[in-house]
Amino acid sequence: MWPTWADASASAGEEPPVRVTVVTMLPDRRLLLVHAHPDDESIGTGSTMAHYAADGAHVTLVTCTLGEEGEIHVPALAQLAAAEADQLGGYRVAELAAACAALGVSDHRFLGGAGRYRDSGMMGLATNEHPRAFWQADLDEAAGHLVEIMREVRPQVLVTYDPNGFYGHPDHIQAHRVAMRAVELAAAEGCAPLKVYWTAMPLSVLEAGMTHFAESSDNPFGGIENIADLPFGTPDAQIAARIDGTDQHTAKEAAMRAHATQIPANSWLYSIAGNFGGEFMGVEFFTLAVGEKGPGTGPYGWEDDLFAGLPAETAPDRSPVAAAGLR
Ligand SMILES: CC(=O)N[C@H]1[C@@H](O[C@@H]2[C@H](O)[C@H](O)[C@@H](O)[C@H](O)[C@H]2O)O[C@H](CO)[C@@H](O)[C@@H]1O
Ligand SMILES: [Zn+2]
Repeated sequence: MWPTWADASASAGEEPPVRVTVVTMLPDRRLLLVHAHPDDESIGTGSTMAHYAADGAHVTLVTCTLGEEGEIHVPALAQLAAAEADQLGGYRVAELAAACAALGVSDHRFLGGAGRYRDSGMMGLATNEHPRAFWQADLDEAAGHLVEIMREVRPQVLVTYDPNGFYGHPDHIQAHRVAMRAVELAAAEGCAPLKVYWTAMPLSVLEAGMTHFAESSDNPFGGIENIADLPFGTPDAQIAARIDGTDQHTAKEAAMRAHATQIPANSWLYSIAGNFGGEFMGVEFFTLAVGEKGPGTGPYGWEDDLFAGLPAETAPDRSPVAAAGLR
C-alpha cells in the first residue's frame, strides 16, 4: 500500500550484503468509511471524502455490495437490471470507480472482495433472502474482512451509519452492524479507530429545506407534513461534527453524477444543490458513537474536523529514522 523498505535477506548460507529494516510509512491521518452500496459514499459523505483527500489524509472507502438490486434511471441500460440480465452490479463497479476519481479517493475496496456480498434490496423484499444477500451475512465473517483492512490501514477515524442505517435500508443497517463489530474485534488487536462517527442530518437543516422548498414545483419534501415523518433526522444537540467541504461541493456533484443509473440527471438532489448551493452539497454532519469529541464551536460545540482532539501519537511514526531509534 505505502512505500516500504524491503528486507534484504540473504539467500541460504550467505551473509546478507546489507540489512535494511522493513518500515511501513503510514500517512499521518487515515480515514476509513464503510458504505453499503455504490452511490452512498458520494450522496452521504462525498464532500467530506474529497475534503480530506485534497488535504492529504489517506481516505479508504469500503463498499459492502455492488448494488445489484438498484433501479436504473438510464433507459439504454434497463436490460442490465437484476430481473433481466442481472449485470447492474458490474456496471456500478465502474460508476463507483468514476465517483472515487471525482472525489480524489484512490483506496477503494469491496468488503470481502468484489461480489462477495449482494445488494439485499429494500426491506421486506424477497431479495433479502438471497443466499449472498448482505442482510444474510454472518456478522463475524463480514467483520473479519473489515478487520483485515483495519490491520493494514490503521485508521484513526471510521465513518459509517447509525443503527437504523440512516434511513432503514437492510444493507445500511448491516453495514452499521458489521462496522461496529469490526471495531470491537480490532480493539482486541490494538488497531481499532479511536473515533467512530455515524452520518446524520440535523433537524434544523431539514426544517430549513422544507421551508425553502414549500412553494417549489420540485419540492423533495412533497407530501410530507412534518419532518418527524422522515426516516432520518437528528436533533442538533446530538450532532458532534459539521464538516464544511463547501470547497469540494463540485467534486461531490461530479461523483453523484457518476452514479447515473441511481441518481437521475433531473434529481431533486441537484435542484437542492442549485438552490442551496454549496451549503447543501458541501456540508455534511455526523454524530460521534465512539471516542472523545474534540474542541468545537457554535451553540452545540460542533467539531469542524473529524480528527479533532486526537493525540498526535495516534499517527504512528514508522519512518526509517524512528525505526532506527534516532527520533
Ligand atoms: C442511496 C441508496 O441507499 N440507494 C440504494 C436503494 O435505492 C433505492 C431503491 O432503488 C428504491 O427502490 C427506490 O425507490 C429509492 O428511491 C432508491 O433510493 O436501494 C437499492 C436496492 O437495494 C440500492 O441498489 C441503492 O444503492
Ligand atoms: Zn445505500
